[in-house]
Amino acid sequence: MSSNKPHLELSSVSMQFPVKGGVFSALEDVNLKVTKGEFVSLIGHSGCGKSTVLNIIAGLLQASRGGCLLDGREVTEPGPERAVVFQNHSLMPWLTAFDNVELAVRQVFRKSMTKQERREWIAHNLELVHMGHAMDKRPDELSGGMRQRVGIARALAMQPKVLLMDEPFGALDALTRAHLQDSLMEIQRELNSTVVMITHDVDEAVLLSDRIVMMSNGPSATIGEVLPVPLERPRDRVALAECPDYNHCRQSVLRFLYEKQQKITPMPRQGEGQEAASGVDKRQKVLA
Ligand SMILES: Nc1ncnc2c1ncn2[C@@H]1O[C@H](COP(=O)(O)OP(=O)(O)OP(=O)(O)O)[C@@H](O)[C@H]1O
Repeated sequence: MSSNKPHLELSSVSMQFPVKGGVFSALEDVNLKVTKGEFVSLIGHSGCGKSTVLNIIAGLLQASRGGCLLDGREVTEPGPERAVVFQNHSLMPWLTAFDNVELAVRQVFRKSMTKQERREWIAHNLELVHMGHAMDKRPDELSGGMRQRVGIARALAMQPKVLLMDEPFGALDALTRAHLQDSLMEIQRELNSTVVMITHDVDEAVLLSDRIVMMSNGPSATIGEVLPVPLERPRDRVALAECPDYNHCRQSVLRFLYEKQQKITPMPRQGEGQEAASGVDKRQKVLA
């Protein structure tokens, strides 16, 4: 369970990207505090800036204004204390599952663990995601869900302070996705991990999160609303389907996304093609 101590903090974060003929304001004044052990989801329409927020926390992008603090220290570059799991597994295709995890483990624990300790630690993390039986297989010998499990094992094996997940289950079929969501809830409960996860899936957000951070549409996107999810853990997806609190949370997110923040797409000028539609065009239409 989470404590009240601030752990990860985004303060007054703005992000501007240089584009042809000027700058594009992707984020404006994003403020967020995440406590240790908390599971936070970021949700919002495509292009609103979720990955930009995650990349700033990961240290892959530097905010134009404001910044990110982890345990009071400013994040200025990527580091193993902030492991990222992407939508596509990003495993080395020529290495086995074991060796893929080993690569990350060696980077972090080369000095503090013996070779034998590292072997046991790698096996333990692969067991956590139920991949102990396939440690010696290469990515092309694994299913999509199994590859994603290895990616999660690799991230967990680095013992990160924060686990950052960018639509980790987005490319998986519904059943595999459900199995992995259950595994993630189990692991998070066991390790008390702090997780920031991007998702487009409202049910996934409600099932997994302690809080759901809903982002407004860009340009100059920011946090629109933050919804606490007051559901007891462990959570059971079947039982939750009939739970009034679960359905209330679902409806709040759906209302935000489809009533308060309808998806807007730029409207091309008369006589111009698709390329005229830029994210900074003021004339926009709301999709019905
Ligand atoms: N390097 C860049 N240069 C210019 N514009 C960028 C750059 N990176 C992102 N953007 C713009 O910033 C906005 C936010 O992008 P971002 O990828 O963070 O959105 P997102 O919410 O993660 O989208 P999706 O859900 O589709 O993955 C978009 O309008 C995007 O076009």
